[in-house]
Amino acid sequence: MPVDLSLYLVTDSTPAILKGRDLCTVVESALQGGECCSSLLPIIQLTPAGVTVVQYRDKTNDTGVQVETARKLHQVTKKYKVPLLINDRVDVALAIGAEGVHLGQDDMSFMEAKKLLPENAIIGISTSSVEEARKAAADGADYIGIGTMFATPTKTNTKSVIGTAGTQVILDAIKDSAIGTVSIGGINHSNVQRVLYQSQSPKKALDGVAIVSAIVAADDPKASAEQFVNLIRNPPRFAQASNPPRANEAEALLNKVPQIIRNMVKVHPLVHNMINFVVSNFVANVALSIGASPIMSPYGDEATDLCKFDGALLINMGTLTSESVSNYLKAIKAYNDRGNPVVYDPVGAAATHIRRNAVTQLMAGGYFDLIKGNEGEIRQVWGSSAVQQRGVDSGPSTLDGNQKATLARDLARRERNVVLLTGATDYLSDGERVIAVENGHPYLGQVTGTGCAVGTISGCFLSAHRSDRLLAVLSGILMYEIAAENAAAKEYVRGPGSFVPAFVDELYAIRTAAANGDDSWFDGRAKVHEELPIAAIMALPTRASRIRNPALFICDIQDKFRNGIYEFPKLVSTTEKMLRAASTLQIPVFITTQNRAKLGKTVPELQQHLNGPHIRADVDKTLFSMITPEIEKLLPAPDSAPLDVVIVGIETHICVTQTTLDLLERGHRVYILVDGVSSINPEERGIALARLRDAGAVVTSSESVLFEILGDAAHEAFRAVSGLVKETKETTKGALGVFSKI
Ligand SMILES: Nc1ncnc2c1ncn2[C@@H]1O[C@H](COP(=O)(O)OP(=O)(O)OP(=O)(O)O)[C@@H](O)[C@H]1O
Ligand SMILES: Cc1ncsc1CCO
Repeated sequence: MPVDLSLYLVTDSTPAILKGRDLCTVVESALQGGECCSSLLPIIQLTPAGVTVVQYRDKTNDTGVQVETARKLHQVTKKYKVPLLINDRVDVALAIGAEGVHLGQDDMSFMEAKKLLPENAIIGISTSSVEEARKAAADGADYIGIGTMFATPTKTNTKSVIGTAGTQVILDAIKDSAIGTVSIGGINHSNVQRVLYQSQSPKKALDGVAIVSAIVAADDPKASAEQFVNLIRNPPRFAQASNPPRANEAEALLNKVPQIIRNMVKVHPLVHNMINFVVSNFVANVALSIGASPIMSPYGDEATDLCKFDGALLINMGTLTSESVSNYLKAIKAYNDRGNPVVYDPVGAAATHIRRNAVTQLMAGGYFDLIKGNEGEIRQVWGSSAVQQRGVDSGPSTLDGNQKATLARDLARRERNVVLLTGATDYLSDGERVIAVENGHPYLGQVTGTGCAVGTISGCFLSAHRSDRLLAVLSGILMYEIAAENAAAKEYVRGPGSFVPAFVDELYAIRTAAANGDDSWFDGRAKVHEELPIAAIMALPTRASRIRNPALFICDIQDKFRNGIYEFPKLVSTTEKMLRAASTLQIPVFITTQNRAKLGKTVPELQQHLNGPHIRADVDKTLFSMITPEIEKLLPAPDSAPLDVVIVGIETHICVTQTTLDLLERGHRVYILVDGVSSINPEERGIALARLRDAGAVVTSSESVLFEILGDAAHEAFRAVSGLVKETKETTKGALGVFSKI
């Protein structure tokens, strides 16, 4: 039964929340909220008219009281034509004729509940992982509750906290299903718009938000519900449509840069810096020299006044203290509410436990228009727990240019903002476009605060130019890095020490030229190109992993082979496990079929796993090798990092062999899974595997490869992948039982 999930109220009967009030009165008040606003136009595909569904959740009272309370609540909800769902208790729902139930993972199963309840009853399921969400969708649940969104004082089990990033991954995984979705956990008036905005995956958005204490504990539940209705009907003030990529984007952007710089100088923006004490003076001088107006203020409460000047806020956590995070959060809220830009520079993000925690709190606590940092910092923000920074420097790089570009793009896409990953080459992305900037000078890496100043400068440009954030930041870095090149070229500059004053002078010189309408300083100077990432960044290698650039190749697992191939079902089960892991880890997958018209599609058991952004190719072929011209085009260029191809499929001695040899010839590494390859004659397998091992391929097992990709139990996907290994241990055993006897 379709249900409007827009504003989903979950009740709480604990005395501290109800504060002596009757639950039915509180719920009725909340149901009245929003009646006044029904003429507003929906903006985020939500059309609430007050609370749209009520869930009665009562973990303490006994059955008699629950039945009685639910019956009374039902009288109220019926008056407002809003469905009442009962948490956990199918028996209570049946007793009072409620419209449906909401079930947790440990409650009665969906199938059991379906059997007991009337046919049109609404059934919702709590989920916190892709697996649970997919299962609920496949079972036919009406909606899923996705959570926990944010940690709350009452729910401190941080393991289940998935944030907007985790919610987005779940939404993406079920994008082809019509199942309803509602986010739950710590949602209140100040974060509801951001939850809806940042959780959105390209093809599926949340249908609503579940609210508990922000309505039930509110002094005026009606006013609270009304405020929610208004908020969920409108996008947050910082929302911005991203610009679709165009051909020759870098060139088109460069043409606009001088004008953006002239305008920034004219606007003379205020930049509010919450910045470390090491670089404070240098950064203030850099801001002044480009024509902006800096103010250094670490005191969060001051932001309520400062944000009214419509400048930008910079959060630079270089010298974090016990009070910093709460001050930052107050300031971020003030700027977010006003829609003024906020830049986050997570200095030293991966250096200590305290900084890693600060990243988590800040990312959950507000919206950043720009996240800027070096490789180590951006990796930490992405969530790779295996990063270790020594101090504030980036540490040794583990990513090549393409991977950095991909990281910047995927983080920007996930957060729906702009990301700048700095280094000798800077990578700037808004989630669609990725621009690489090669200007600058090595002296910049030898002076402390040059990265911090990029944050401040970016804030100035974001404040002055609001319609295209990527262009604004690009203009800032080009002004900055060309000034650095000019300074380093002065004959009196002999090293980082004499470089600093010359650099401030050169920034000032460009600012003066721009103020006079003179753009000649820019002619032919920008070293900028568009970078096209190919990989998906969830598969970022950990330091401990030798498989740095994994890809999964699935060779010709088609229906017509089902009866001929030795132990075909076992090869399919290994492949299914690898496909599920590839989805969790977002490892790129390449699939082929041999003469599909004659031999059929990839087998139905695998079809449900063949969707998602990580599926890079599904190609029909006549060649025996999978390296067809179409697939060849998608492989990394010869001078980029080679792939670690994990291959499964049939037949070992023909298509698998020829694919492996082609890949080895092109410099890639190949891992052949013994439990994932087969032939018609089992004896062919051993001969082929021995030959391929001689040729340089690694012959190994699915489980071994999965743990090698993880490399470290601290990998963010460790729990998910080890859970999968555990779940499939019987089929793995079965496959190894037949396939390891080569
Ligand atoms: N070798 C280099 N060649 C050219 N430009 C560089 C080089 N190293 C750094 N830069 C530039 O210096 C600026 C700062 O980048 P960097 O990655 O050093 O920041 P950071 O590590 O955050 O610095 P800090 O913490 O000292 O402020 C960027 O604009 C970057 O392009
Ligand atoms: C050296 C240093 N330590 C904390 S912040 C900082 C400046 C570079 O970001």
